[in-house]
Amino acid sequence: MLRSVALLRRCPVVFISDLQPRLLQLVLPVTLTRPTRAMSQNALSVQPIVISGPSGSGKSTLLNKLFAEFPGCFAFSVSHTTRNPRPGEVNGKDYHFVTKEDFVKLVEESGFLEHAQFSGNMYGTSKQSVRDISSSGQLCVLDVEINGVKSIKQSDLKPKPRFIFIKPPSMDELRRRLQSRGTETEDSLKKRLDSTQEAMDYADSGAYDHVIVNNELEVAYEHLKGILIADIHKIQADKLKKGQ
Ligand SMILES: Nc1ncnc2c1ncn2[C@@H]1O[C@H](COP(=O)(O)OP(=O)(O)OP(=O)(O)O)[C@@H](O)[C@H]1O
Repeated sequence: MLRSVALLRRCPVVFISDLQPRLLQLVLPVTLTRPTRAMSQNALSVQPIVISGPSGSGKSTLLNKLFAEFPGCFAFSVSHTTRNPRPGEVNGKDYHFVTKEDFVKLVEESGFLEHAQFSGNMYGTSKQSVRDISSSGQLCVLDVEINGVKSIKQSDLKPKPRFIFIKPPSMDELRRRLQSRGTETEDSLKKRLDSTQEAMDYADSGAYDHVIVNNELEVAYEHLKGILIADIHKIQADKLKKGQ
């Protein structure tokens, strides 16, 4: 019986149409109304969002506005790293601090959505850390650069994330914003601008579900909010139900 129920879930049309009416009565309530394992584990099934865009395009600015307007609805996943904790950093909150051996083991087990090496240390986003946020009833936000986007696209993450690209209005404006942010040296500014064209070309190839041009901040923000508003309402309703 259990086997046939499982088969029915995979190809209901073929099997249901072949069933006798009496058998249908017995089977349908089980197959169509009982939640699947995935549904019961995470009744609130919202898609994680992957935000990407050139450095200085305004990702943090837009996300900060979103987090401020909808507190408790969004969360970044906690990354893994092999670097040592800095004073004040908390394991499991700022990062999952792991040994190189443990990191490599997780890579071999395909546990990462994306991972990369920076100045001798490894960093990665595990699939589990994204699931942890989804099952806590929040929408997981992944702010990643182009290679991260490509890796996540190849992964089997469920539910499939939505990919959003934040596009600067022009290269000149991007340079101006990065300069006025006051965080860059001439050298780091050049590096950031150099990598911009590749990111823009990738976006132009249709890699993203949504492209938001961040010219007027309020307009760009409304665009982002419009994309996410149905999920925000779902999350808020779920919180209300749980009395949070
Ligand atoms: N629409 C906008 N109009 C004018 N300035 C903006 C706008 N959006 C963002 N900025 C400014 O541009 C600068 C870069 O924005 P922000 O730091 O959010 O970019 P980012 O994409 O998060 O960059 P990075 O990837 O380097 O962290 C900031 O100083 C921010 O205040």
